[in-house]
Amino acid sequence: QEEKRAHRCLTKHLNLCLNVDFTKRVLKGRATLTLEALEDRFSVLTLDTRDLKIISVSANGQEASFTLGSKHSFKGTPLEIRLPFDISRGQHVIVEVKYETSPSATALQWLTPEQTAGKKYPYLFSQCQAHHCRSMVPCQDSPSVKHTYYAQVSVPKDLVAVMSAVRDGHEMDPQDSERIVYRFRQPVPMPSYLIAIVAGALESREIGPRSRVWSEKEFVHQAASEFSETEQMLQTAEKLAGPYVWGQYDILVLPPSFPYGGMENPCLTFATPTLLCLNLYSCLHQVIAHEISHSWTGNLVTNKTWEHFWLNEGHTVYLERMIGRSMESEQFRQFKAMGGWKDLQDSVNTFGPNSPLTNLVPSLQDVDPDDAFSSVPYEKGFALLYHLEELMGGPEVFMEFVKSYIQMFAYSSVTTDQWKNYLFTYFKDKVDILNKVDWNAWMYTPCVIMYDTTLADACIALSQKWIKVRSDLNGFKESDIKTLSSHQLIEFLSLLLQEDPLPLTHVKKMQDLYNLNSYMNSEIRFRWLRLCVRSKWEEMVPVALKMATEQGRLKFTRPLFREVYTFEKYREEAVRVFLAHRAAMHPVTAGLVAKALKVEQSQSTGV
Ligand SMILES: CC/C=C\C/C=C\C[C@@H](O)/C=C/C=C/C=C\[C@@H](O)CCCC(=O)O
Ligand SMILES: [Zn+2]
Repeated sequence: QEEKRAHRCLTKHLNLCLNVDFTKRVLKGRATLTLEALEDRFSVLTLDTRDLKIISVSANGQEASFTLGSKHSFKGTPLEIRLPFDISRGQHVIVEVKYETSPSATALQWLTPEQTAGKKYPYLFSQCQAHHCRSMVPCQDSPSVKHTYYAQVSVPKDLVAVMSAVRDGHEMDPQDSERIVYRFRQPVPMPSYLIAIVAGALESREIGPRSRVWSEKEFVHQAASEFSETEQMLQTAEKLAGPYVWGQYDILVLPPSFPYGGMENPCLTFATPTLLCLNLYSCLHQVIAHEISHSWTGNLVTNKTWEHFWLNEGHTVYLERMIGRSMESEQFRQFKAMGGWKDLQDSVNTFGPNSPLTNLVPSLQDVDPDDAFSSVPYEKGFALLYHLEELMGGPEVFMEFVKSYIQMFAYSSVTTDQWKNYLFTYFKDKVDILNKVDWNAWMYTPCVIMYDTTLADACIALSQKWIKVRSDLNGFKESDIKTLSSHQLIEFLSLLLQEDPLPLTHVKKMQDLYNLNSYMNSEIRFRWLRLCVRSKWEEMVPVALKMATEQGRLKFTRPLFREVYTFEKYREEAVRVFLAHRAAMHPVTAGLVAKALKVEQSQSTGV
């Protein structure tokens, strides 16, 4: 794997100059990298690329020869560049690559005007984690390499470009008066997977002294009210983890096909529109607390390779829940931890309990990180940190360690061993206790943890009542769920999903009493629809497939498709609907759903 290859040079800075061509669906321009040699007589360097058309390469202004190696299924094609001179260790070279992306670049989704809310202008967005930046920029596409970046992006004049950087003005494109060039500056060194770009008919609104929300104009108002607590969350996070170093913290609400709940792009969190609850049952703010937390864990202290992804995600979930603890209560934190434990069990069940992908530090030799992605690094990572918190003296004591770890490794990339060594150094007076931790079990087997169940008790009681009842459903009332918060309703449905399917009569009765069909909160709706399909409620199959296709968040779309696929009678329907929508789906989502439904890459729609 490229991360394991000893680097012979390191990128220090990247300057991007890109033209967004919506007609050809390509980015065209140049990437200029400032590289530092780590060895003497340095003259050959390798950059990661995927489906890029390389037009020319120069080094310090002189033409350089280059060759493209053979293509790997997900790692892409190495670009070997031969400098026309040697440099010594510590010296720098400026390498400029002129290139064009492919219309099928895996980092990019190009949307037609019809796929946007405004229906008038096209839209482009990127998602680079883990290995996709190389399909957008020739680079050292490894989380172990950190560099600053500047960019200039030319877009048609009706559109706006934003990036994971500080905005640095815009002006008419000197090459074309129908276009505008937007400039960006990212002065904090960061890994390539955090480079992000969006171009669309965007508007924004201020929501705090260092924050704006961005989206198509149809959602700006709603997004501004939904994310109005952002500054309070940032301040809470700073009290816990130290100063926020990225300057601006904006949130961009993307179109529905964005595959993730959120992505921690520096200065500009990307968020799914499924977080907008139409203010009916608002509750999904922990995604923003999560992305804010990444400003410290992930973006400032980064996993050295994707095998150590739990360092990014486990610490981020820990910090996210500490923000929840400060802003809500300790019970709320415990309750969220219980929900997370259930997500972990789901992932373990999906992979199989003995799958190496359930390890906290899995081997990713020849494994596509997109296939390995699950709740394991998030929730097993959190559970380990929570376990250590209990052993080391509680949340305040352990949070001080996390803060110190962040300070120690800020601006660098770390491995699990470095984290563990620092843990033992920090708690030097408690090494005896740390030595009793079954590190091997934590790293290589699922473990059991008990959290405070105060807020879960009502959910457990109601779900047990539904699970145990035979035929007399008269004991259930409309008011059963009246006192449950939306968080608790989610927990109630999650508990039912862990059991054998309920009889169809039960699920229909639940609808009669609780009217769960009317809930627009995406987390509730998703679980409810799975429950209905699992109980073979045929009328709910199209409703589930509608949710699977009208938004594209992987967390919802893939399990909904899987659920319908498991319902034998509707298996073909699941495949048919997928094939009909595949072309409009995000490339990563389409690829992963195809695998889940056992659809060949070449299989056509047949419609
Ligand atoms: C062990 C796995 C190693 C590396 C995986 C890294 C990246 C995988 C790739 O598929 C990208 C994931 C991006 C995730 C972004 C945000 C998540 O926090 C979203 C979680 C699900 C959701 O809320 O929708
Ligand atoms: Zn995360």
